[in-house]
Amino acid sequence: MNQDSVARPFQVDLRGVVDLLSRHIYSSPQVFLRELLQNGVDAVAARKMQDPAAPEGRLEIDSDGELLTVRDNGVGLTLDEATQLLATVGRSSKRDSVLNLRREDFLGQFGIGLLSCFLIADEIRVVSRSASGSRPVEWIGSTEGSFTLRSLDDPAPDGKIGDRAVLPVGTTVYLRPRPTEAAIIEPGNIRRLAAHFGEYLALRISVAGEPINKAASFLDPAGPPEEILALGADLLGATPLDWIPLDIPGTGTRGIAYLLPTAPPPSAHQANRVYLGRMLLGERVDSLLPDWAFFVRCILDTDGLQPTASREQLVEDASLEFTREELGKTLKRWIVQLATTQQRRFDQFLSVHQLSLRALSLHDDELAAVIVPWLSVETAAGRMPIRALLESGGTLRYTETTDEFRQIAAVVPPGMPVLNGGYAYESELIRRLPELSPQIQVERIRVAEVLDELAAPALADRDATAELERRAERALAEAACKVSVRNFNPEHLPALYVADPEVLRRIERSKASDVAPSFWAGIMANVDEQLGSNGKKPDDDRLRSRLCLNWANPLTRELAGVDDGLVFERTVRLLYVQAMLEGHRPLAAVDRKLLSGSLSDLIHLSVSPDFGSIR
Ligand SMILES: Nc1ncnc2c1ncn2[C@@H]1O[C@H](COP(=O)(O)OP(=O)(O)OP(=O)(O)O)[C@@H](O)[C@H]1O
Repeated sequence: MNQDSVARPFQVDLRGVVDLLSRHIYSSPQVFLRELLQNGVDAVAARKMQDPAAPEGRLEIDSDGELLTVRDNGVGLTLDEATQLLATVGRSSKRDSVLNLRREDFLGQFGIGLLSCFLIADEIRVVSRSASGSRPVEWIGSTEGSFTLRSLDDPAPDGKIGDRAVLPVGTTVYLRPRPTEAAIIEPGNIRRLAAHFGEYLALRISVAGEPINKAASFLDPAGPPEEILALGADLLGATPLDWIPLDIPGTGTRGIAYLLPTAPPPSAHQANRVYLGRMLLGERVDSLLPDWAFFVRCILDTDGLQPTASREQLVEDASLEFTREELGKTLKRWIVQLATTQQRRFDQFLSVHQLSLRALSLHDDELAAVIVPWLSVETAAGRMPIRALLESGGTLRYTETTDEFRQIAAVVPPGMPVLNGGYAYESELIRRLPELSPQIQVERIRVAEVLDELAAPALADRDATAELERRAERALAEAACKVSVRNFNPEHLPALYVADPEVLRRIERSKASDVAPSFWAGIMANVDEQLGSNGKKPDDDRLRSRLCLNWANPLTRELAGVDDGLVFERTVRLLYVQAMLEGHRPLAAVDRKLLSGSLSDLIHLSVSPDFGSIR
C-alpha cells in the first residue's frame, strides 16, 4: 500500500488555537474564570446525577496574587478520562456522552473552554480525583502544545499531594499567570470577576473563604419590588421608568424588562444582560428582543437557548426566533394593558419614547395597531387621542405643515376635524389611519381651501377700507407688513396673519375683482395659473405675508373711525401682534418692539391719574 494513502490524525498547533481563541472568539482573557466556573458547575452536576447522596456542591477560589486555585468537589476525572478529555481539543464529556449524561444538564459542550486558561498562563495544572474511587491524577498542559499526565501514587513534586487519603473527590485547577496578566488574579479583581460571571449560580462559590452568591431577584417578580427596582437602577445607571416581568416557558427564559427613563439615541443597539443556566453570557446581548423594543433593557436567564462558541452571544436558531417573538408579544401586551388601565403611566411612557414609537409604527404594522390609537394629535379643537378620531369615523383633514395648520386652526369652522401633520412622522402616520379603521378617510387640506371667500368689502365701504389699509400699513411700517381689509369668517376674529402663497394670490385676485368682479377675477385667475405653470418667479411684494383685517368684525369697523393717530397706531400694532400669536408665529425683534411699545402705553394709560394726558 502506498504510504501516502494511509489515514493520519490531524495535528493541532496549540499556539495557533490559543491565538484563534484569544483574538477571534473570546472578547477578553477574563473569560478563563467563566470557563473554570462552568466546568466546576458541570462537574458537580455530573456527580449529583451519578450519586444523589453526594455532598453539597462547592467551588472555592483562592489567589495570593501569583497562584490561582479553583477547586470543586464535582465528579473528578480518572486517568483515562483525563487523557481523553483534557488534552483533546474539541472533546467534551458533556456533548459526547462520555459519562453517559444528558447534554442539556450542562453548561459546557464545545470542549475548548479549558484552553482559555492559556489566555493568561503558559501552563494549566489539573489535579483530580474521580468519584469512581480510582487514583488521583495530575495533568499538566503547556501552551507549547504538550502535556504530562500521571497518577498521583507517584510522589508529587511539591510533596503536598500524593497521598490518596488527603485528596478529596473533585478537581483543582492551578494557574500561575504570565506577569502581563497577573493583575487579573489580584484578590480584589478575582472576587469581582467571580461575582460578575457567577453570582447568581446555584452552586455555592467562595473567594478566599467568602461566599459570592446572590439571590436572583430578576427571576422572582413576586419578590420585594424595591430589590427588583434596585437591580434595574444598577443595570440602567438610572431609575427605570417601569419594569415588566418576562417568562417564556418554552425555552426556559425568564427575567425582567426595564423601561429606559430617557429616549436612547437612534443609533443605540440593544444591550441586554443575559445569563445562561444562571452563568453570565453577556452584558450586551442584542439578539434576544425584536428590533423595535429599543425602549427596554432586560436582564434574563435562559436554559433553552444555545450559546455561540464564545459564550457571549446566542446562536440564531428557531428557539431564539420563537423566544424573540414571545418576548415581543409580552411587551406589546404590557403596552396595551398600561394604555387601557393606567393612562398616567402610559402617558409618561409615551412622552419619553413617543418619537421613536411613531417612527417605528410606520414600519411595523403590528406595533402600529397597538401604539397608534393611543397616541394623540394636535387638532384645531386641541389635542385629541387618535382612538377617539378613529371611533368617530368620517373624513379627517390634515395639513402637511405646522405653518398651514396654524393658519387654518384660526378660521376652521367648528366641528371640522383638522389635524396638524407638521410634526415629525405625523402626516405619514395620519395617512396610515385608514388601515387601522375602515370608517376613516384622510384628506390633505390647504389654507386656501378653508379660508372663507375673503371677499372685498362692499363698494359703499371701499373709501373707508382703503384709508384703513393705508393708515394701518403706515402704523406697521417698521415691521414692513402689508395690510388688506377683507370680509371673512369667523366674524369674531378681527385680524388674520396670512402667509400662505395661495391665499395671498386670492387676496390679490379679489382686489382686481373689486373693479370689475366677473371680468377681472377671470383674468387674474388666468394670470395666477400662468405664474404657477410657466415657472416664472411670483412677484415678491404680491406674495409677501400680510395682515388681513376683518371688515365683518365690529372692532375693525370701529378702528376705521378712530381719528386719534396714537390710539389708532397702538391698536393696529396690538392687532398685528395678536394675529401673529394666534397663528403661533415667532415674533421677530421688531414685532416685540411694537408689542412692548403698545403695551407700555396701555399700562401708562391705566395707571395715569390724568387719563387724558397720555393718549
Ligand atoms: N473541573 C472538572 N471536573 C471534571 N471534569 C472536567 C473539569 N474540567 C474539565 N473537565 C473535563 O474536560 C472536558 C473538557 O473541558 P472544556 O472546559 O475544555 O470543555 P467543555 O466544558 O466540555 O465545553 P466548553 O468548551 O463548552 O466549555 C470536559 O468536557 C470535562 O469532561
